[in-house]
Amino acid sequence: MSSSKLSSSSYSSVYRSTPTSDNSTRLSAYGSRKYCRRTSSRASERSKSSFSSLPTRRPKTSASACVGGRDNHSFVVAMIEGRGVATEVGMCFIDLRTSECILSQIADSQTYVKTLHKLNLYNPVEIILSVTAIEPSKSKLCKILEDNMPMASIIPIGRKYFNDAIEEDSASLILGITSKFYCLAATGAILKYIESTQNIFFTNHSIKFKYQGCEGTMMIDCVTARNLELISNINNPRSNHSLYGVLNNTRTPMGARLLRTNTLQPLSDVTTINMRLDAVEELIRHEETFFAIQTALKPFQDIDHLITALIQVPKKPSVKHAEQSINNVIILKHTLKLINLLKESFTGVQNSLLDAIYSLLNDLRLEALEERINDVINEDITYVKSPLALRNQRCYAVRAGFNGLLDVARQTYKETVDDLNEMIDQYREQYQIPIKTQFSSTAGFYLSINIEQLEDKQLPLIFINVKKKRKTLTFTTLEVMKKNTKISDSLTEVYLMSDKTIEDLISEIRNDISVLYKASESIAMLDMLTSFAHQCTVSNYVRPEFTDTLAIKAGRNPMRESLYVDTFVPNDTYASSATNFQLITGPNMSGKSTYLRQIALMSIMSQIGSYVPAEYASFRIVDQLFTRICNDDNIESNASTFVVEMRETAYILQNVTDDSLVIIDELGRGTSTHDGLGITYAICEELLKTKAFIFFATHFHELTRSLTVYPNVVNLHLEVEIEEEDSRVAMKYLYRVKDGRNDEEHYGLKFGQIIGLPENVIRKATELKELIDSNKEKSTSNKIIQRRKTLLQLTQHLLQIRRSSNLDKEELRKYLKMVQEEFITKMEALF
Ligand SMILES: Nc1ncnc2c1ncn2[C@@H]1O[C@H](COP(=O)(O)OP(=O)(O)OP(=O)(O)O)[C@@H](O)[C@H]1O
Repeated sequence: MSSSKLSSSSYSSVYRSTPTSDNSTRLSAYGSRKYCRRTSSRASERSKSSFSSLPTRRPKTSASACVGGRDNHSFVVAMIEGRGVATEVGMCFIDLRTSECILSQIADSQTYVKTLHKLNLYNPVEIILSVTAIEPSKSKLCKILEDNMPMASIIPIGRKYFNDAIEEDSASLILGITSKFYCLAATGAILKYIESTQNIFFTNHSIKFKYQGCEGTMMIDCVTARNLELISNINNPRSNHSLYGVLNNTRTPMGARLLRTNTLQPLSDVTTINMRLDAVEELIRHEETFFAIQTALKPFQDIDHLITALIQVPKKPSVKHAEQSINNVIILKHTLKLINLLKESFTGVQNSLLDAIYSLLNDLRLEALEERINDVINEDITYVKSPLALRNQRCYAVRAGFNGLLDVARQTYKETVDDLNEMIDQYREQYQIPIKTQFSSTAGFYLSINIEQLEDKQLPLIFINVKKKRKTLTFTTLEVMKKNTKISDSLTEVYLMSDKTIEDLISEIRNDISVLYKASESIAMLDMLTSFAHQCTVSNYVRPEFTDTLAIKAGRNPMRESLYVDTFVPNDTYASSATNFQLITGPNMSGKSTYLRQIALMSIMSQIGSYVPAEYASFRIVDQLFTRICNDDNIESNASTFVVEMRETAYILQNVTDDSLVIIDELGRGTSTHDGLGITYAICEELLKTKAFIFFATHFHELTRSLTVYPNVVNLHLEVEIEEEDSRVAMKYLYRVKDGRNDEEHYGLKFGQIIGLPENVIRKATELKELIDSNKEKSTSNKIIQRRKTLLQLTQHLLQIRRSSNLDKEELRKYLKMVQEEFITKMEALF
């Protein structure tokens, strides 16, 4: 963003520079703070040069029409979607009257339901899209926008304006969304668009930015997703030891994608969550149906991928595209057959969500689609994995009779393949070696032999391009190569002649593409629910409830449990609005982090619709999940531990709500102990103003005493047993969460002894600790003496006042006030 900096705290001031009805029409409600009027011609020069590629097409309702409040709709939005099959849409809405920017990034389904819902909330007059979403062919998103947002004008602008260049000192609010590339890219584009077309200039630190997740979902910022290892493992990105990895028992790519999206964006609507849980329960109860569905799901190809391929129209026809189109139709035919088999597996289940899935799969339009495909494609054609078999399927896909020349080309193909096989038989006979025929989609036919079968004989010279692959020799002959070329030529003819018929069929399929989207979404949902049911049966999970309290009996950390099945120690958790702040202490390695993460992970699981690892679990719906967990290896941010800590905490304090869940695993470590303690205490007090459930692990034992003045603070600790014999110390970790604070506060020294720090170091450390303790005591007793003195002084003052009868009422009042203020200041300094 060239002239705009993202700022969470400052407000906008947006001014027109070119004369309009009012030269200085202020667009912002917050503009009085600071503003900038661009009077020079630089503004228009810059916008001209940077937007030379903007379209000249005028919108139906220009943004300028609503500027100044002449129209109720004052929103303009820029949108961009991610590449690939997974649908990730980034949006930035700007309210032209207040200059408030609302950023949103949504992981959506193929029908863009959530994106449309968001758009309907703001009802923008203009939708800015990248020109690549419109030309050469309209993207799925563009078509859906045209159909569903008829009142909005779609404005294409160059793809290059969608970039996420954010200046370095971006505020803490941005911390949570730095990896949300698409919404930041949309922000960059919309600001440049408005600057250029409206000739409006946004000053630095002047726009109010707000990030809004998707309605009806729990907001999880990217730092939290990373800290909790929701999708990938921090230490080993290749390992699938993450929450997603643990829960993923899906059988289809669509199911896996849906699970991934849900893990990052769980639901917050209890009715929908309960519907999912009912379905999972039904699947667990009907084991046979569950296994039948799981088996029926396995052979599905990626339907979303298929749909994307089906709706793409090539710029120019080509053999490659013709070949791919036949493939797509074969896969679609196969998919429709699999959907029928899947429907048959729905026996005996009675559940509203499963019924809804069934009826989407039972759509008559799917049957009609199948019939239409069968009119064109041979009945026995099906999808096969082997490249040679699939090539044959493609060749014979279109029924005979559509094109007379097609049958001739197929005959040529068949004869050439037969000739080639005959020729290879002759090689075997002539050279008396057991040659095998091989095929690869790139090289075509070639030959091979196991080296041992050559029996020390030399390979005859007719065989060329000899390569050795372990114990096998691969080779070919000139004749084989010639035949390959001939086969390839006849196949090209077959593909081109099939193309017209296939393209006609595909354009008919496109008319009913929505039914395929829905089928794909239902299969994804069914797959995810079956995956939850599977996980539940193999891991002994329980169905969660949703109430006002967080109550977990014998909860386990789903990720740790998967590694330490037998040894994991379960723990209870209880939090309500009367005990919403829980301080957790315990020595290093006692299990604090594991316990904190367990609470967050189980909350996420419950809101996806999964069962949870516990004996009983009740959750309060979480609208936002925040974590502050130490990751000393935060190299990316290039910031010190303390800076990262403070930035993350500021983000939490700015965004926490009464329904949030906050997990803080140590704070105030990156600075001096006193500063750290002070800051941590102040942060705790700030958090205590909310009703959010807060779980706070700390090594500052002072907090366990000072914060107990708040009735809603609960102290918990992780139990350990210390055995001391002679000079040997042993610590036994029990991993049990107990009420209250722990009596032993100097675990650090004990820990040092256990892990073998030299004896003299331990001795010195103990001496120093005792010295600091005694100094502390001294300064405490000094303060007590001082406080007494101040009290005595106050008594003397008051006695003096009583004795002096010459003061009038007003003078007495003033004097008393002065004494009072002085007393308060002195006493405050002594606490
Ligand atoms: N409930 C449990 N049951 C069994 N093992 C556990 C349990 N909780 C933790 N552990 C084990 O203890 C190890 C340390 O746990 P964790 O990192 O949570 O401790 P910690 O108190 O946060 O440590 P530190 O204060 O040093 O960060 C884990 O790697 C795990 O193997």
